[in-house]
Amino acid sequence: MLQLPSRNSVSCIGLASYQLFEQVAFSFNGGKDSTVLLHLLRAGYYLHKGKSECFQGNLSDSMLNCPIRTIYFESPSAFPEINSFTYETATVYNLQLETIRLDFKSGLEALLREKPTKAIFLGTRIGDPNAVGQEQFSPSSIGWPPFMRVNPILDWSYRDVWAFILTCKVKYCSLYDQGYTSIGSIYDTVPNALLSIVDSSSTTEIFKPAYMLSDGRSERAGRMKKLPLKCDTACLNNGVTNVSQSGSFIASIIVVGDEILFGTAEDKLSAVLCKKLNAIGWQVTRMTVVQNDIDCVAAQVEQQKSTNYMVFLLGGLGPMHSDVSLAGVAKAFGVRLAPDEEFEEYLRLLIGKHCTGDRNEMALLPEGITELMQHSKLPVPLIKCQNVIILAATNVSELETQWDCLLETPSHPLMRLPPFMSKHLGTMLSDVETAQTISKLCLEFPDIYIGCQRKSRVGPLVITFVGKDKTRIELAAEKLSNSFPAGAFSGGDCG
Ligand SMILES: Cc1cc2nc3c(=O)[nH]c(=O)nc-3n(C[C@H](O)[C@H](O)[C@H](O)COP(=O)(O)O)c2cc1C
Ligand SMILES: Nc1ncnc2c1ncn2[C@@H]1O[C@H](COP(=O)(O)OP(=O)(O)OP(=O)(O)O)[C@@H](O)[C@H]1O
Ligand SMILES: [Mg+2]
Repeated sequence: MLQLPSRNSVSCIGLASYQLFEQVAFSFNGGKDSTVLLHLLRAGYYLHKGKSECFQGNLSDSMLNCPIRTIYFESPSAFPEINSFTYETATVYNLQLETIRLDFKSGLEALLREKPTKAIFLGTRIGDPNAVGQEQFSPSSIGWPPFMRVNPILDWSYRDVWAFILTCKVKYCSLYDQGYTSIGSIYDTVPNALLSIVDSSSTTEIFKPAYMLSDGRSERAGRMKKLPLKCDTACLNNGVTNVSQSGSFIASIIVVGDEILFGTAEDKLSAVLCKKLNAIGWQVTRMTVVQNDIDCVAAQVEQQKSTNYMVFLLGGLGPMHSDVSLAGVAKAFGVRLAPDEEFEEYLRLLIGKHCTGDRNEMALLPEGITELMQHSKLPVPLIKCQNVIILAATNVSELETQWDCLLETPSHPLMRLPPFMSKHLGTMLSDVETAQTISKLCLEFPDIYIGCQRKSRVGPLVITFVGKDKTRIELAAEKLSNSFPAGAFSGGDCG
């Protein structure tokens, strides 16, 4: 008898569906995972409703039917085989199919406007990129219409899926017999090369069926990666998105921490990081503090990674990197978190038998985009995911060590440029007296940042000059001093 991977799959279905049958929907796309889910839903429906109908004599019908609301997002780039399998299956099992021809988010918004929908069943499994951070019951993400995502087969493996399909002898989409192991669109999916049969006599390439794939970790090998980053080395010099007008590389800092947002902890690290970046000539364009939440991190990383040359992520890492930051980065890049053997080895050496949790779980890193940057002074390597660097520092001294190591690693991802320098002048003149002259100075020195700041209402006004050319900074400061009576300004050297 077939062993279901988890009793949870069944209870998950029971819990979510049959009390609220009208307000739940099943998201079906003809893929293997949603095919498994369809038959679990049918079984659940039969157990809860069918039995009473059986007594009325219509056993065969009740066993076939599953009149659950079913949503299918049909796209022009779907494989014709997927489309036809979806429609045929809906007819065979009497599914109440609602075809939506919009993107997922807009489609769901329209759906929820039209019909109250509290929960949607999905065939998401833990290795899927979009499963990052999800549980069997996961509310939809922030920014999405509100419903509960129900993932009964979240913990099923690739092997479990095929064992179920083959043992129960249920029909599946024909593409899986042609070597496809996971199906996206016609533009980004090909048969899995690991199933290719070498046959010199044949001119066309032949593939074994999907269930022959021995290592489920390669399930998505036929799926091409999402579009590459806008911000990679190819656009290093385009000067539009990731290099500032003054020719500096631009970076942004994302701090993850509920404590900072509640005001119970202070963020000291990003100020230090700004100074470090300025000292190697980089300009920081934005510092953002986000909640300790995978979707919040993902949204911010997604936004920042394409408009900055480098993004630094601070905080949000639990003991040994197992927290939301890495999951957020994985989600932002549309990849899954996968065990990393090299990282696992570092953790093993570091914590050895003191580890109480699952070390493998701690060694989950964003798949295919992660570079480990090792340095002899670091107990575990720094993690870089394309142009996102995750700094695991918890205090200033750790940050300083990590920064020094980062600059010394062989792949040195941070190019050193002429540093930024600054000069400060103090005056007891009022803002009104100085404003016009400073505005004119800003126009005359577009390469120098000139800003004013007061520590208190009655204290001196401090004018700051920041730039990369010492002579220009001194000239701007001198011009300001010379515009007022001698002795009106006092200040230190440029440094
Ligand atoms: C019914 C349904 C609900 C979804 N809810 C969310 C959501 O709450 N948050 C989210 O980021 N994506 C959501 N998505 C999008 C999926 O995470 C994912 O992008 C989609 O299934 C495409 O996966 P693929 O890129 O592997 O083909 C939803 C998709 C569907 C069909
Ligand atoms: N176009 C779609 N319409 C309706 N539901 C969808 C659609 N795309 C994805 N889903 C939902 O998301 C789940 C996960 O998608 P995913 O592509 O990982 O699995 P699958 O399509 O069932 O199988 P495979 O991994 O072989 O492609 C699906 O099982 C389904 O519930
Ligand atoms: Mg699919």
